[in-house]
Amino acid sequence: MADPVIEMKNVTAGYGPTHILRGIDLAIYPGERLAMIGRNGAGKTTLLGTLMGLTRLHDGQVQLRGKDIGDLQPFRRNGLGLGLVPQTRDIFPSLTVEENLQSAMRGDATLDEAYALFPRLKERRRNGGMQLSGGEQQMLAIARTLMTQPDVILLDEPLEGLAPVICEQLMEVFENLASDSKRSVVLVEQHAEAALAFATRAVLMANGTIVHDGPAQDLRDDPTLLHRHVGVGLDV
Ligand SMILES: Nc1ncnc2c1ncn2[C@@H]1O[C@H](COP(=O)(O)OP(=O)(O)OP(=O)(O)O)[C@@H](O)[C@H]1O
Repeated sequence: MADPVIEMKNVTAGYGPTHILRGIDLAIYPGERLAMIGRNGAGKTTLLGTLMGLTRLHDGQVQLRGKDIGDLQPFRRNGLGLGLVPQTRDIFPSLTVEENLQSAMRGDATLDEAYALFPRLKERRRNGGMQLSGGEQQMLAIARTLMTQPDVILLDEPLEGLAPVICEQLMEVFENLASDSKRSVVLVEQHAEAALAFATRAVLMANGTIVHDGPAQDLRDDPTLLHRHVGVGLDV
């Protein structure tokens, strides 16, 4: 197996002095499709924030391609290939779609790539961020992160609050992103069914710890495993 692109080793992390994550060991491999599932407050967002440098690392190591990144600022981690699509979307409401994309561009990223993935954004390119629907805002948030050319993309509950038809479109986009065998896609979701349909591997979290890590197929075959580990069903 290839070396992991991301490794968390015995990580304790949280906000200020508070410890939220405890004893996290996690390796993510190039090209992997990982689902991260757990109840509200389980620590999923905190784990993504710890990878990005948005929370305080109290103990343990965070490595990217074998190098310690635990002391690096979020923008440096982003420059090294880690991209987060935050739950809050964080688009600029006063800028147009195109300006939002341009402000995130790195390297040889092009608007055409974003518009090929999201034709809807091309139609809306002169509209302000504030004028977009929830689904369009999520598309823009994803496209903005892609403009930074990440090879690990972290998606924090991207389907939350969106209509089923938009969720289906976004799942197709995630399939498309994951078809690049060098890119790893981490999908944090409350919609366990959608996440497991996408993923090859599933990490289940509860109370700031990883309580299960294994093939997504095992959870698809036996949904009681999900319930047993994190107290959620497939239809949450
Ligand atoms: N900025 C913060 N300051 C202090 N505590 C926080 C902060 N953000 C989250 N927490 C706490 O950290 C714990 C884990 O929250 P986190 O957001 O990581 O969970 P989650 O699994 O992503 O859940 P959700 O689905 O609700 O986003 C919760 O107890 C939450 O109250």
